[in-house]
Amino acid sequence: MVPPLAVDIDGTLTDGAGAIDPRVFDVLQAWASPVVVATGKAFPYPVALAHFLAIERAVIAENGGVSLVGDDLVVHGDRAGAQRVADAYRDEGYDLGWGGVDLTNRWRETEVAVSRDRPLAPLRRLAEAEGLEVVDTGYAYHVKAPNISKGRALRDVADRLGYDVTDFAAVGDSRNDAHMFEEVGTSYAVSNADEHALAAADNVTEASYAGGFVEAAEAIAERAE
Ligand SMILES: O=C(O)COP(=O)(O)O
Ligand SMILES: [Mg+2]
Repeated sequence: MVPPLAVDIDGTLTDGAGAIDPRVFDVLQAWASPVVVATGKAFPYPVALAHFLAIERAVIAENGGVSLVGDDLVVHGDRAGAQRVADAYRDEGYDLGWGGVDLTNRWRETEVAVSRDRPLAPLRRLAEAEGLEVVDTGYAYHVKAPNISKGRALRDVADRLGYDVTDFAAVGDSRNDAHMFEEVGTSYAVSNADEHALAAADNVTEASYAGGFVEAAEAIAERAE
């Protein structure tokens, strides 16, 4: 039996332009054990992905801030501190960089994300003053509590699914996946991964982006035979 799988979205199921690569659909739908979609994106994104793949709902959103297994929703924190940081950042004359309709933060419950083309130094200073950290995923700067991570949430989700976290295999591409890689039994960084994910992963694929995910999934399935 294949192990349960935790998979990142951006940079792992997508191509270099950010589109979901259709090759991943068959792999995720055919996976014979639970699949946990674990992302830095706000909660509706992985829920929608699971919905339109018609796979069981097991998701981690907001870098571990929110998780859902079936009908069991857990919010592992709140947004108040990150919102104060965002407000202070705006007061200093910066905007979050998402344009007029901020869909990046609209449904975000436990953190605030800032566009990577915005100044990082004042954001870090304001976050530190709130006891928060700024995590650069390569897709956004996330202002979040340091004790929240995809790894910690996966421990919780694994338990709710009736597994130990070490039963899982995980595939990802960036520093927000590194804690998850440390928790699971087997981890794969896709070849486009950042230095943090590469250093934390047990294995690195030859292919990049979704091609790397497909390669990792095949390797995980082969090892389970
Ligand atoms: O939201 C981000 O910044 C990155 O999202 P990801 O965790 O799915 O790669
Ligand atoms: Mg990613």
